[in-house]
Amino acid sequence: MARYLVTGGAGYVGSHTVLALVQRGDEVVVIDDLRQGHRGAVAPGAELVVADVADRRQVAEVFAAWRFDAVFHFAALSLVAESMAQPLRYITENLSNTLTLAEAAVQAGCLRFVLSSTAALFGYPDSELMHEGSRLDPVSAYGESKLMAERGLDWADRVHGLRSASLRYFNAAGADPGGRLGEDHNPETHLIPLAIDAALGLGPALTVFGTDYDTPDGTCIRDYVHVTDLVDAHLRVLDVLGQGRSARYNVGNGNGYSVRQVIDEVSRVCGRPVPFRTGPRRPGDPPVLVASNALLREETGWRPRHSSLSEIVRTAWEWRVAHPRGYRGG
Ligand SMILES: NC(=O)c1ccc[n+]([C@@H]2O[C@H](COP(=O)([O-])OP(=O)(O)OC[C@H]3O[C@@H](n4cnc5c(N)ncnc54)[C@H](O)[C@@H]3O)[C@@H](O)[C@H]2O)c1
Ligand SMILES: O=c1ccn([C@@H]2O[C@H](COP(=O)(O)OP(=O)(O)O[C@H]3O[C@H](CO)[C@H](O)[C@H](O)[C@H]3O)[C@@H](O)[C@H]2O)c(=O)[nH]1
Repeated sequence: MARYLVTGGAGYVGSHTVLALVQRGDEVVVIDDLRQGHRGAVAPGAELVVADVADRRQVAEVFAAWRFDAVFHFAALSLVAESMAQPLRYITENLSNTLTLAEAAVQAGCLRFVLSSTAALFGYPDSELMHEGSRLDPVSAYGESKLMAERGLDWADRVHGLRSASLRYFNAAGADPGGRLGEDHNPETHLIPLAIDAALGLGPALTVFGTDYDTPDGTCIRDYVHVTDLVDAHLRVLDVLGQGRSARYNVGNGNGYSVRQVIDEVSRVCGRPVPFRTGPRRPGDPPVLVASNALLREETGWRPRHSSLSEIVRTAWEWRVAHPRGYRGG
């Protein structure tokens, strides 16, 4: 049995990861200040420490109280649009919290670290699929903050031997197929849950951000990856870290869907139209982000098991129908 520290484990991707770890019999300690997360999203059996990752004293106390085999660092500011209004806050907070945590891990002798990184560090695509070696040129402060965090971890590897895996998620979506967990942000900004809420009448009509991109239907194209497949990538990279090396992997399906295609799929799966209007572009949005996942497949054996957009939407829809008030509704 292993023991893991999971920051942001009460949030969307973090809570799905905690559940998977607990289910396979691992011990989990979560640090989350619940600014976005939910107590009810933390799987029974995991220990929740309500604290800010920026609080060095509390982080040190956690490392003193438990010995960890690895750290999963999900806690971050993560909204592209917000980062364009508050770039300095995003860069400061995401970089310094990653380094605070990495430093505490090194001091405690825990030399395995998994970072939630992002496709947003690529910026405008220089090829059809983004490879790990594609040009890094973020067009949002959020992407820049994660790129800096990755670079900080490189130095922790070189100098302190902290092995890290930076997982560059494309667009996390969907919900636990067992119906136990889902996506519940306040405010919600992600396309699929907003389209579902619009269809259900739980939220306003969707606004499509930009219809004049250089894409076949003029709307942005993204690679939506099921949250359960993302979790699987986290578990697999532990083996890479165990081999004593650091790595960076893209985590996406390798298929791109436009905003209009997502709206159509949500309407189809839900059996209801998605009310929407068109609006201007959202600052910080590249037109196309689609992953090459070849490296992750090759080096870890990862395969997406829920890769169809209809399954991604269906699991998100089922959770929302069962939890129209999110975790507040129990
Ligand atoms: N959701 C996506 O599509 C996506 C894509 C790429 C990368 N990511 C990255 O994955 C990670 C998780 O994303 P998510 O969608 O699950 O986000 P989320 O907001 O649902 O979860 C983040 C959790 O971290 C907690 N948190 C934030 N700052 C904290 C702090 N300083 N101290 C303690 N707790 C803190 C929040 O309360 C929340 O529970 C983030 O690092 C994000 O940048 C997400
Ligand atoms: O109301 C909305 C919301 C979104 N969109 C569009 O839908 C697409 C997806 O937007 P999301 O907000 O769902 O996701 P992002 O692509 O902005 O960002 C997500 O994926 C990124 C990497 O691709 C980051 O890592 C980020 O953390 C994560 O939220 C974008 O083209 C966006 O412009 C709309 O048209 N209307």
